Amino acid sequence: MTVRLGTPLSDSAVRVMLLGAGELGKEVAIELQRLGVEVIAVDRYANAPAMQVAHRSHVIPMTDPQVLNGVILAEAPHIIVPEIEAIATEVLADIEAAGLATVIPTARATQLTMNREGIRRLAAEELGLPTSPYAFAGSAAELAEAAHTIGLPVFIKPVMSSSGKGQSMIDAIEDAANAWAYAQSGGRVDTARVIVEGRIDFDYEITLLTVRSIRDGQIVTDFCAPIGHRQVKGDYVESWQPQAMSAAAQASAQDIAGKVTEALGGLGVFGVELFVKGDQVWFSEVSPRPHDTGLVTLASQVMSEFALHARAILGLPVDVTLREPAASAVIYGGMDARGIAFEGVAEALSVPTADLRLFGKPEAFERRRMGVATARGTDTDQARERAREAAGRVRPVRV
Ligand SMILES: Nc1ncnc2c1ncn2[C@@H]1O[C@H](COP(=O)(O)OP(=O)(O)OP(=O)(O)O)[C@@H](O)[C@H]1O
Ligand SMILES: NCC(=O)N[C@@H]1O[C@H](COP(=O)([O-])[O-])[C@@H](O)[C@H]1O
Ligand SMILES: [Mg+2]
Repeated sequence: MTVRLGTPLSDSAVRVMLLGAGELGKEVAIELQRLGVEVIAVDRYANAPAMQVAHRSHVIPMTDPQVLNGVILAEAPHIIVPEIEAIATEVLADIEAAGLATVIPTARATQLTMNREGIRRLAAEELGLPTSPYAFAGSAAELAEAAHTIGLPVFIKPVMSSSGKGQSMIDAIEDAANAWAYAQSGGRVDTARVIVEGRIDFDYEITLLTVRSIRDGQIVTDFCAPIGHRQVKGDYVESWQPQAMSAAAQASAQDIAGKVTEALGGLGVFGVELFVKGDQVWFSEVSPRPHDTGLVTLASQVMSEFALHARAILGLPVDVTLREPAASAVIYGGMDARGIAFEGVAEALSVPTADLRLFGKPEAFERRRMGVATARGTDTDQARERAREAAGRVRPVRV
């Protein structure tokens, strides 16, 4: 199949609809725009980051099947790119089955990964990949029982959530009720169900960006260099690339990522999250799309994960070459306020090799990611120091 790109806003346009228009979608939108793709951004709130660079946008509750279906039919995109988990994915399955659009990577993959139960059962029970011990619970009592069976400490996460929302770790059974209540308040969708996971005592954790693209008419899988990252309260605060790994651990990581992405199918970037201890590797979860920790690739790779995603979903070849060690550090809102300003930007950008992305989210929250600093270095230690320094110099302020 030959790929043909067109002219936006004309009959020849290739139209891509982003379902979710956050910071990751914004970078994908920019890459698509560079290739003359017509971009339609959709999210639950107005002026979301990707909406600010898209040709058009729609503000809808994306978990409402009828509303979502209506927007897709009205816009008739060629390609639909889910950017967030909280979507009425059954609609995507119908659209795909009717041959109305290509869903990235596939409708089934978005269904399996939007719910921790779907992807965990696929990985552990069907593919036989190593994971933490786990159970699912639908009440505080079931949670306590699961924690008892698995053995403390355990992580509790809403089955539909991301960026650590509603996630907690308990090391006493008495805390089960609190963990249950916290999970109910923090999920992106009310499902009243949680996964309970035994803790993996890892040395470090990585995201293995895995790209499925078409080269010479064949679907091929490429692995980016591993990305190391540090998480606080289930949310990433810094990442770096490459993460040093033993040859055996790297081979095992690629084996796991290859299997899980093959099972999900389709085209595009996947962020495969893995825990590593010595030569041992556990599968944690996978995003069927660019990953937040992969923001580092804006500085480290020849093609960022966003450029890789844009190219791969259009059926174009990709290049996953690492250019230089680099790191990213998150800038949080640090307050609850609308229309905040940022000071210290010049100081931040005077850190050698530093760069910034300020996402333009209309409303800040204390722990909402509002921007990121990246930096390169002779090694990841230097890059991390620079990225942290640059991020720390940016001061969100109320106006
Ligand atoms: N079973 C576990 N053992 C040890 N650490 C864990 C476990 N589960 C989660 N964590 C820690 O919490 C972090 C966040 O967990 P997880 O990735 O499941 O949450 P998330 O809400 O999906 O986050 P994101 O959407 O940002 O990927 C992990 O990266 C890891 O640091
Ligand atoms: N770990 C998943 C992740 O980082 N997703 C990114 O965060 C946005 C939501 O941010 P918000 O919660 O601040 O609106 C999503 O739209 C996506 O870009
Ligand atoms: Mg994760």
